[in-house]
Amino acid sequence: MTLPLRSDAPLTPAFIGHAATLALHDELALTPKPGLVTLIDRGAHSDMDAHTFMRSLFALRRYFVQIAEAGQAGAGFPELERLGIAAEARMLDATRGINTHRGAIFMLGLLCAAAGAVARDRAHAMTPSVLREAMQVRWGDALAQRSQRAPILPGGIATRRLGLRGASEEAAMGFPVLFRTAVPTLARGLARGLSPRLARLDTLFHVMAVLDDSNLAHRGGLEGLRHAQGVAQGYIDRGGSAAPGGLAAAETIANDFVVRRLSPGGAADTLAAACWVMRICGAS
Ligand SMILES: CC(C)(COP(=O)(O)OP(=O)(O)OC[C@H]1O[C@@H](n2cnc3c(N)ncnc32)[C@H](O[C@H]2O[C@H](COP(=O)(O)OP(=O)(O)OP(=O)(O)O)[C@@H](O)[C@H]2O)[C@@H]1O)[C@@H](O)C(=O)NCCC(=O)NCCS
Ligand SMILES: Nc1ncnc2[nH]cnc12
Repeated sequence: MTLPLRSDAPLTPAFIGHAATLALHDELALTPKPGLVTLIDRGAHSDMDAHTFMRSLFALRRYFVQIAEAGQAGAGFPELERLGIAAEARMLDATRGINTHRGAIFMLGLLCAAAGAVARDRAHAMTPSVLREAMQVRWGDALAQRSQRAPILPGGIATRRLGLRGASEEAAMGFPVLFRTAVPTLARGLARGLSPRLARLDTLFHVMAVLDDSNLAHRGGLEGLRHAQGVAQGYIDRGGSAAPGGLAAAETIANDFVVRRLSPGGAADTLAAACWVMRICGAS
């Protein structure tokens, strides 16, 4: 898929990194969202709200620029990982120990590094497929090796136990859900004239329907994950956000997720990453 290159976009590490912060804000500001924190509610979370996310975003804003700079400078995987681990520590410091953006630090961090590398080469326009290839060519082997390590966090442990594909495996495969589902859905929605809000909501549901989200697996087991995937597919089958009553149906689903304590944190990160791709490769 080819998206138009922004003619006015200065593809510097600063631009790439700031686009990541803005994309995370795009995701946070979207409402209604099933089980996830928004600017006006906590979803299924008792320990965090929009303030927690804003503090985390503030703490991470330099990281996304730094990792784009590292990609531009030709850094190897250990350097990216070092930056990611330091950013995680800053996030936990800013949120007093609450995990707001661990997945985004990993996923958007890698993508910013890939964008930095593409911008340096200047051989290609910045498109989703060029970005994906840049990531796989440079760090694919390291990501594949990394995905073999034993997980130590609850989400990763749950996905491994259930034989699912967690964040590490998605990365090792070049983020197929991001590039084959999220970006095309968001681009199509905007191209057919949906508002950014409705296009993002549809994208979130499309991602939820197919992603092995480790947060859902950790909190709700396989049953919770399959419930969320089925509900998301049903929403899409009924016409999504632009169907009559589409927003009201999304609110009903949001309430159901709160009752069940389900939160699709991995799908939220994938939506943010798709918003970032649109900001980098096309109109936001
Ligand atoms: C590689 C790591 C990211 C850890 O890997 P692990 O194997 O443990 O991976 P996962 O648990 O599968 O995923 C980690 C986070 O990624 C998001 N995510 C979940 N599923 C997927 C998926 N299928 N594909 C992509 N991304 C996915 C998710 O993050 C989001 O949810 C978090 C909020 O969750 P919350 O509900 O609060 O849950 P908990 O904190 O577990 O608490 P409870 O309240 O439920 O008890 C939030 O972080 C979102 O971002 C997964 O959590 C990694 O940790 C690592 O190695 N990091 C350092 C290296 C690095 O960052 N490098 C960067 C450049 S290389
Ligand atoms: N808005 C959100 N609420 C809860 N967890 C998340 N992980 C990423 N974005 C999130």
